[in-house]
Amino acid sequence: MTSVKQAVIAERQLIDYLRIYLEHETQRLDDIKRFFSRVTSLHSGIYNEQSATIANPIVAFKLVKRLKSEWMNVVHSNEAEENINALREGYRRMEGSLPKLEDLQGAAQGLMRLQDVYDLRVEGLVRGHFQRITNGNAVDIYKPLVPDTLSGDDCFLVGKVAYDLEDYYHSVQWFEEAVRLFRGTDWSPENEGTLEDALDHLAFSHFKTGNISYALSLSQELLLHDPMNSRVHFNVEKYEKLLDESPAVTNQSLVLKRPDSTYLRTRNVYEKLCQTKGSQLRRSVVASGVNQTTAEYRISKSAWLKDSAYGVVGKVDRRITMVTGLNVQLPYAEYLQVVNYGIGGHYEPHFDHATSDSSPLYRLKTGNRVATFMIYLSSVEAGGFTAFIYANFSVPVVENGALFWWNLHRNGQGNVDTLHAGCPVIVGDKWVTGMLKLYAITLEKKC
Ligand SMILES: O=C(O)CCC(=O)C(=O)O
Ligand SMILES: [Fe+2]
Repeated sequence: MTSVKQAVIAERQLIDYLRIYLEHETQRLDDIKRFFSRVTSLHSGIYNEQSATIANPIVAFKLVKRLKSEWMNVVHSNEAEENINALREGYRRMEGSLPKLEDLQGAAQGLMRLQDVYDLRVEGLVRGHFQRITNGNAVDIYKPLVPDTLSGDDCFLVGKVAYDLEDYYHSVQWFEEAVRLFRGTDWSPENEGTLEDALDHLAFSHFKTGNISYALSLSQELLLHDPMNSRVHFNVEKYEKLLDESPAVTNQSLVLKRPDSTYLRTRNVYEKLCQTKGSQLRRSVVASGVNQTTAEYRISKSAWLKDSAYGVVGKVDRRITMVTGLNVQLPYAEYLQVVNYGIGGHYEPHFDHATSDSSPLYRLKTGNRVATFMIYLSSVEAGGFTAFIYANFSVPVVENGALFWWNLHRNGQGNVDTLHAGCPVIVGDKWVTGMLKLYAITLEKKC
């Protein structure tokens, strides 16, 4: 969300550049229009009359001057180029603070994650509604005060992110909407895709999921728009041949399955728990061997807060000690971590403690994580619950609320009931701190 706020500021600056560009371009075109009207009126006026008029040396001089000099100045003017270059230069200066491709892909995947975890309908999302079908009725799980809708091109882009990941389950649904919306709208200069692109990608996604007859009819529709496209002609022939060989694959009602997830076993409970109510940071990393890497199962940004850096951190530490009776200073506990979740930001089911002897955690020689203390620094409008999968309950994100749990049994064994997750945030800015993981040496010391 911090990056989203920065993006809003960046876009305001771009709006200023575009305003200046439009003013200059309007001025330029107005000047050209004046020249155009002047010359046009001459031709419907004096040149239409007797040749005597042309014989007037002033008229003749002006005609020659226009053709030798004025037209050349208009046609070869650099002004359009100077205007667009100024706009591009402004954009280039901003580029460092604009979202990257990774952010765009992440935001699209965030939407798809919300779609999956909260079982939202793409048609609803397109209209700006966060709806789920329950017993045949569309139920709002969140109702924005000011709904924002998605265009055909927006859907095309989400579909394209899924498509590039070979996730045809999602690409089919999003391209379907893109095609429907593109059919009713004109092309705009800001668009990434066209109706033809969407038909092409949708057809191929259906082909990949085995729905050959639908892939064929979409490709045939595409040929009506782009009759010379030899690749599509080739595909049509291929699909027809496939259908001739085995007509059984004509089935239009194939049920698409969601792509496998690492946490399939616990996914249903996780999603059910997330759905219960429905109401200088860096991308968070997870331990992976020796290195810290980013991972799809943890989407947030985080930073470590050192006691020495901020007095308030010391106060929070002291309060946690007062509540839990545990020493939370280094080396007994790790630094406070502050985490911010963005669009669809989440942390899939996991244990805070190490579950294998080879865990990178043990390299720190501090022992396993005994307990976790977590404080919500903000409330969110919808989603973002902390869900305890096996213990079968979830906790809403309420500002200043805190959670404390023991990760290990008294004998040092991990407690499986602590399997937990941060559900995707539907709407809001989720800030959490704490994640204060107390190490086993805390207890050893106490003993
Ligand atoms: O954000 C949440 O609700 C859970 C975060 C968490 O489990 C963690 O950071 O270990
Ligand atoms: Fe956790």
